[in-house]
Amino acid sequence: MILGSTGSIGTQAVDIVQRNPDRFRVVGLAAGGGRADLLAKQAAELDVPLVAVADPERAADLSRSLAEHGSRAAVLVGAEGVAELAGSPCDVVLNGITGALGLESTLAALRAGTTLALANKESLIIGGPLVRDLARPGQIVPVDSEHFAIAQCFPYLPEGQLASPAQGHVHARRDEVSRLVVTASGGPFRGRDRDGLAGVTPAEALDHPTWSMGPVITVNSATLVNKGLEVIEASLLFDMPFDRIDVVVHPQSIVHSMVEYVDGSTIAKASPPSMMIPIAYGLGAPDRVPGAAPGMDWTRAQTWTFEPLDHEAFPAVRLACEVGAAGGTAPAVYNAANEEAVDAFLRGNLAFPSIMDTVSRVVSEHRRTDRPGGASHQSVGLSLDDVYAADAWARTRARELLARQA
Ligand SMILES: NC(=O)C1=CN([C@@H]2O[C@H](COP(=O)(O)OP(=O)(O)OC[C@H]3O[C@@H](n4cnc5c(N)ncnc54)[C@H](OP(=O)(O)O)[C@@H]3O)[C@@H](O)[C@H]2O)C=CC1
Ligand SMILES: CC(=O)[C@@H](O)[C@H](O)COP(=O)(O)O
Ligand SMILES: [Mn+2]
Repeated sequence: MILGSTGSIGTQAVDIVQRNPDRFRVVGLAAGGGRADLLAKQAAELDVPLVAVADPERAADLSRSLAEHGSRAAVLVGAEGVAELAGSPCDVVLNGITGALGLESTLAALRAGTTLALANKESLIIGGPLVRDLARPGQIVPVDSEHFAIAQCFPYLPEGQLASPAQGHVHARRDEVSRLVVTASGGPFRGRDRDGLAGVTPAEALDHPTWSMGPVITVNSATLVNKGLEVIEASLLFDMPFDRIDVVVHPQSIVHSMVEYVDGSTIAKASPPSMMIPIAYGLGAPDRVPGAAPGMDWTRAQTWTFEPLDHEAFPAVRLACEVGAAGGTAPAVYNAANEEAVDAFLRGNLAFPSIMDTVSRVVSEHRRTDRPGGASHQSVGLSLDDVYAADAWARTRARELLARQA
């Protein structure tokens, strides 16, 4: 199954499948509905029996387009339809939906016992302990480039770790790992101070220096919220406390993350910045897909640089570590407030620095309220309803704050 098949992750996944017809067969596609014709074209080309569209208002358009493209795929409709598709029998579900809306599908795939190739980091972050309780060790294959990289450098699979180790290697000595080092490109505004961020436009924020991605994650890269989310994601996937996860800025995006060991060794994973590699691995794990993307050209002189993150100009990572360590519904609040603020920024209704101001304010107000959930990664007293209630509260509060600034 490919969920979010019309997006950046989804279209690359379709491309990998089309280049490897003997290796992969797609049995279901899902998307929001905004690009119904593309979804129908994919369904026809891949001869997919089942398609889901989240927006019920786009269902009629989708059915018409399917007929025009000669596809006889059955159509599931609404958020329930997407989750039903995600829970249907298959070998692998690739979750390439964007945002918190991906949670139901992540849970449905895990409940069905299916291997989950996870690009939709938000579902893991907001569902945190609930996802951890549901997933068996190794059931999740990380597709996010940093977590895919860590899995390549971290061949351990103890209880409590969700991410599948690369190539099925399993080693007993997990206590040999001292730290995870997550790399960040620094985004298009690397090197600017807070004043230098005041007037930046959506077009500038969408101009990522090294990756071509969907709009939300691209803005999140510019604010470093993406890196904040990724630190929480790393902590959940690899069962690592926040004080043993570092972020380092690496503008070339060639070293995709690293694992440091107790003897002073650091193992890094390098490749040109292409999501084709982690997506192909997510679809084919534990096998690698030959020719997924061109590798490094080691005949060419090149320089890789690493620099510390400026936490004053980009406070997103520090705040993410706080909400991640607090656990419970705090990560859902951070994410929901950010999704609302990014939407306002992209519509031209919010200044760029106000994205993080809004997230910080909503998170701090949430801290003053009672919330279920114990320490980081524990699901004590936390239910899915709590997560959705926190998500809804944070969106409402963020919208109130945003309306004052419009
Ligand atoms: N792009 C990248 O390189 C990377 C992305 N990721 C993560 O992967 C996820 C997807 O990102 P990206 O591909 O960039 O995003 P895009 O915005 O490019 O694509 C999002 C996809 O999700 C679909 N969608 C939206 N709402 C729903 C819904 N309710 N149900 C089903 N499908 C829905 C969209 O459909 P429609 O076309 O109808 O809108 C579209 O197919 C995000 O979580 C992101 O953080 C992680 C690492 C790298
Ligand atoms: C490709 C990928 O995994 C993105 O999440 C990427 O990491 C974004 O780049 P930043 O390092 O700028 O956030
Ligand atoms: Mn990433």
